[in-house]
Parts: sequence; structure tokens; C-alpha cells
Amino acid sequence: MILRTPILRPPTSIDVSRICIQCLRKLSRPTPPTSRPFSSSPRDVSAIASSQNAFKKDYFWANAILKETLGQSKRGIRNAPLRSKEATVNSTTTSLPIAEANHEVGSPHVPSPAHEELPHRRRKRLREQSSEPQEESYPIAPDASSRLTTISSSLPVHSFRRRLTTYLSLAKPRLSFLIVLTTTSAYSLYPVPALLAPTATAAPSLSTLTLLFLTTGTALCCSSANALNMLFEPAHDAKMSRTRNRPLVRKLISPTGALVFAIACGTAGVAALYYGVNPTTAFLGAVNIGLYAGVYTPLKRISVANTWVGAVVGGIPPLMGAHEGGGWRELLFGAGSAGGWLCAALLFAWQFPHFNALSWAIRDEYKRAGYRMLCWTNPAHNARVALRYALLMFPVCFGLAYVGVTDWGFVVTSSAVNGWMVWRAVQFWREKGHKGTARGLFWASVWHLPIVMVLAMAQKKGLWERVWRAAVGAPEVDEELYGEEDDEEEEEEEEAKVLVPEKVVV
Ligand SMILES: CC(C)=CCC/C(C)=C/CC/C(C)=C/COP(=O)(O)OP(=O)(O)O
Repeated sequence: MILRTPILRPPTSIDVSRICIQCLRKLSRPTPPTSRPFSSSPRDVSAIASSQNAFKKDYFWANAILKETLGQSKRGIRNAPLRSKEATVNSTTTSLPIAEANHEVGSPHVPSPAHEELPHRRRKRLREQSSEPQEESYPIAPDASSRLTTISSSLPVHSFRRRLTTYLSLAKPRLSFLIVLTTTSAYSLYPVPALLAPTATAAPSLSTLTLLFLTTGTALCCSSANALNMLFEPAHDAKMSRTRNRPLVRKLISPTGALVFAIACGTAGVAALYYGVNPTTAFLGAVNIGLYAGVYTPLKRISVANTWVGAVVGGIPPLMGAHEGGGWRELLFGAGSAGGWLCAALLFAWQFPHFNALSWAIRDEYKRAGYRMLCWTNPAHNARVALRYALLMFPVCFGLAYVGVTDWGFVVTSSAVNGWMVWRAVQFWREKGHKGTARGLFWASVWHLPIVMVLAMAQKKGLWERVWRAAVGAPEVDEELYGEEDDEEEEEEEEAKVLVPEKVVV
């Protein structure tokens, strides 16, 4: 018994204008004589045709995931590299089914079997797709928080390790680490003769111990802010593949447990900054927790202005690191405060090219999750904003040299890196994210920040002069200055002795 394809194929009307000569010739060839089918009565034919779906081999797959991963036809396997590339875009969680990932943003149209694609057209489409830059395919590594959640869920339920990894994942460790790095970079740019040498300066706030309090306090404040951020949006996090593996979404921890963790970290962090650094830094830490959890997080679902608030949140940590000691007036508005503000401005501006390029790739996810982001509300504006803030890097870096935080050479070296990012931002703006320009800008931003920070540290004002003096054994400029000051003081004392003769004791 042979059930032939012509019997099962539903009658189709062919649009001749859409078919090339080659295929038309093939289709018009007379069908070779066939043996008589099992049944040719119209009633039986329609019955078999209608039951076609029920007898497809797909029917026997227990679920869609198995079907997608194991049940691919030869064609499916040939297309697999292409599809898996697309799947990795948003599948930052290990649990994301490939089928689902295939329906993520920008998945190229894969015709369903119902709309049979002619072979040459399919080949052409695949050729075009493989030559086209995969604009959505950011190799975004899975979120550290998400990885920890996966580990945590595999550990014994009441084990200490499970609790620890769950709490760690609540803190978004990678983000917290990066924030601490920006804080310490700004700290290291503080103009002191020898950082980390408490004896080198009279200011008690510049010491290894202070650095320890600063990093620990900032990390704890970040952990608190991140835990609160997750606590306020599990329902929305659940809608995005990037965040659906978070501990509160997976119910690995209760909301009360997360709240207790956030309060404990916040209190300890602010206390560490207060006692180990200074009250102003502690105040900034506390304000930033409130800004991130209380303003930015709810604003994400209300207005695109959330990105500007988020940029302020990211800009505050360098300001906390560039502290000068003393009261808030000195820290925020004192003579040497410009360096701190410029470091904050650098971080504030940097977030736009970085985030706008990143979010563009997952714009449909943001839209579905109900987050108002420029990447989907107004992609053209999104690209313009990214370019505008990339350009702002030039005056900010110039300012760092102008106020004496770095040498003038920094203006030259940073301009090369800034120019590179601006060039990428121009491409992103011109193509509105398409043709791989979003990916280009994203990676430019990833490299840009550490390079500029390292350049600023390497070209810190007076650093090389000190290195040179140390190499040739010349006294430190500061020592010379202190020496001169001492001599002046001695001279003044001598003069005073001459002017006011000591009482002669009779
Ligand atoms: C000292 C202190 C308290 C510092 C806090 C620093 C901090 C947490 C900065 C984060 C900046 C930011 C906008 C992140 C994105 O959040 P998101 O909600 O868009 O990220 P998500 O989608 O991954 O949850």
C-alpha cells in the first residue's frame, strides 16, 4: 500500500508570477505513471487528508522541547547552527527551551511546512541569512545571578551552601563587583603622594583600611539595592529570559527572606561607610539604595526617563570613591571636588551607549515584560541618545586633565578610545541598530570603560614624575615642599625670638 504525496497534498493554487522558470519547468513536467492508490474515491481522499496531522510523526513527541531538540528533520539539522545562534541571543538561562528562544526578537522567518518553500528559494534565503550579520546575536554571558540560582537549585534543600548561593545571587555579584571597581578607580585617582600609605599623609581617610571599608561598604550597599530591585519586580522578571532564572522568580527564597537580607546588607554597608570612610560617603550610599530600589525600579514600567535615573545611580559610586575626607561641603563642593564629579559624569554618560546598544537587542523582551525603554518606544531616539552621550566623553576626559586629576597626555590617549566608541555610535545611529551596529557599539562600550579608567590611572597627574624621582633618587616634590615649609617655620621662629626677647629671670 503506497499513500502517495499527490493524494495527501491539499490542492494548492500556484502563483505563477512568484515562481522562476526553472521551477515552473519542473512543475509542468508530466507526473510519471503511478500504481493505483489504495483508495481514490473523493470521500476517502478527503478523510485521509484531514487525518494527516494526526498521523504525523510529531504526534509521538511527548512535548515541544523534545521535538525541537531531538526530532529535527535533516533540513532542521542543517539549519541548526543558524537557529542555535539565534537561540543563544536570549537564552541566558539554561532552562529556556530552544523552541521559545526561536520566537525571540528578530528570528528570521522560517517557513512552516504548510507553506512549502521552493528549494532554490530556501537556498537563497539561507545564503542571505548566513551572510547577513547576526545583529541580535550578542554573546551575552549568562547573568552571574542566574548561574548561581541554577547552582543553588541543584543543592540539597536545607543545606548551608544552597542558602549562601541563593543570597549571593540576590546580590547580583558581577554588577556589584563592577560598581566596586568604579568606586576604587575613582579612589585611586585621588591626588595623594602615595596612596595606601597611611603615614604618607596627614589625612586619616586615605589608608588601606579606608579602602577596605570603602569597598566592603559599597559592595554591601550594592547587594542591598540589588536585592530590593529583585524583590520589587519578580512578576516582570519572570517575563524575560534574561531574568526569569532569578531566585525570587524561582521561589528559592521568600520575599521576607530577601527583605531581611536587603535590610541587613544596607545597614551594614552604610555603617561601614560611616565609620570607615566618612558620613558623606555613607549618606551617598544610602541615597543610592533608595534611588535604585525606590525610584529607578518602579520607573522602569512608567517612563523612559528610568534610564537617566539609572545612569545617576551608576554615577554615584565613583563620587563616593573620590572622597576628600571632611564634611559634605568639601566633598561635594570643595576646591578638589571637581575630579569626583567628572568621574561620576564619565560613568553617567558611559551607560547610554552601553545600555542603549544592549537593550536594542532584546527590545521585544523589554516590551513584552512591560518595561518602558527607548529601544522599543523610539529606536531612532535611542540611537541618538547613545551617540550624544558617547560624544560627551571628550569634554569629560578633557575636564579630568583640566582640573589636574590627570596629565594632559590623557586627553590624547583617551581621545583615541573615545573616538572609537563615537565612531561605533555613529554607525549605530545611522543604521538604527541594524546590520550588526548595535553589537559593535555594545562591545566598544564594554572595552571603552576599563581602558579609559586604566589610562586615567596610568596618567594620573604627577605619577610619572614621582616614578622618575624615585628612580633617580631625587627627593619627592612633596618632601621638598614640606622641607621648604619646615625651613620657613624655623626661620619664623628665629625671627620671633629676636623680636620678643625672652624674659630675663632675675
Ligand atoms: C552604592 C550603591 C547602592 C550602588 C548601586 C549601584 C547599582 C546597583 C547600579 C545599577 C545601575 C543600573 C541602572 C542597573 C540596571 O538595573 P536593571 O533593573 O535594569 O537590571 P535588571 O534588569 O538586570 O534587573
